[in-house]
Amino acid sequence: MTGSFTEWLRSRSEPDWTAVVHHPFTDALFDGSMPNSRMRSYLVQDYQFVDQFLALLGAALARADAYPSRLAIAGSITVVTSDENTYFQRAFDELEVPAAERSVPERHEATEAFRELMADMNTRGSYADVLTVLVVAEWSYQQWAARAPERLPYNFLHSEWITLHNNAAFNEWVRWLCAELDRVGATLDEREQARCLRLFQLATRYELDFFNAHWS
Ligand SMILES: Cc1ncc(C[n+]2csc(CCO)c2C)c(N)n1
Repeated sequence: MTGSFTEWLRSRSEPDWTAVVHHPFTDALFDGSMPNSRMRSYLVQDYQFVDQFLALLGAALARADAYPSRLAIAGSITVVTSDENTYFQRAFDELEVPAAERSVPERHEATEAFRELMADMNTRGSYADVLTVLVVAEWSYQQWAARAPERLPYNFLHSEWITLHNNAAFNEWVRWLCAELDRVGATLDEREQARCLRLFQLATRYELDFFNAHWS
C-alpha cells in the first residue's frame, strides 16, 4: 500500500466518492437554486441521521485506545450538540416543520440503511470500524463544502449548511479524524484492513444514496 490508509480507502471507493463530493444537490446549495421542498425533506431525514451519528461518536469515545483521542472526540461531540442542533431547529421553524415530523418522521430507505449501519457499528464495531464510518460521513461533507464559491447564497438555510461543513474548526476535526484512522489502520492485519475497506465503500454508497433520495 502506497500513501496513507485513508487515501487508499478513498481511492478504492471511486467512482462513488467523487459522485458524492460533486453531487448536483451540493451545486444547487452553492448557487441558491435548491427548492425548499428538497431542502425540507433532506433536513428532516438528516436529523434522523445526525441522531444516530451522535451515538456513533459516543461509541468512538468509548472504544478509543488513548486519552488524547477521547479528548479530541469529546470536543467534536460538543459541536454536534450545539451549533449543528440550533441550525436544525431554526431551519425547521423557517420551513414550518411540525413537531412530530421533527422527532418521528417516516424514515426514507436511505436513512434507514445508514442508521442500521451506524447502529451495527455501535454494538459490534472495533475502534477502526467506527472511525471508518465516521471518516466517510465527515470527510465527504468537508470535501463537498470546500468546493463552495466565495460568495455564499443569501438564504441562511443554504449558506449555514455550507459553513457548518466549511470552517477552520471542522477542517481541523476532519484532519484529526483521518490522521487517527491512518494511525490505527497501520496496526491492523490484512483481514481487518479489508473489513475497513468494505465499510468505507458501503458508507460512501449510502452517502450517495442519501443525496440521490432528495434529488432524483
Ligand atoms: C447523510 C449525512 N452524512 C454526513 C453528514 C455530516 N455530518 C453528520 S453529523 C456532523 C457533525 C459532526 O461533527 C456532520 C458533519 C450529514 N450531516 N449527513
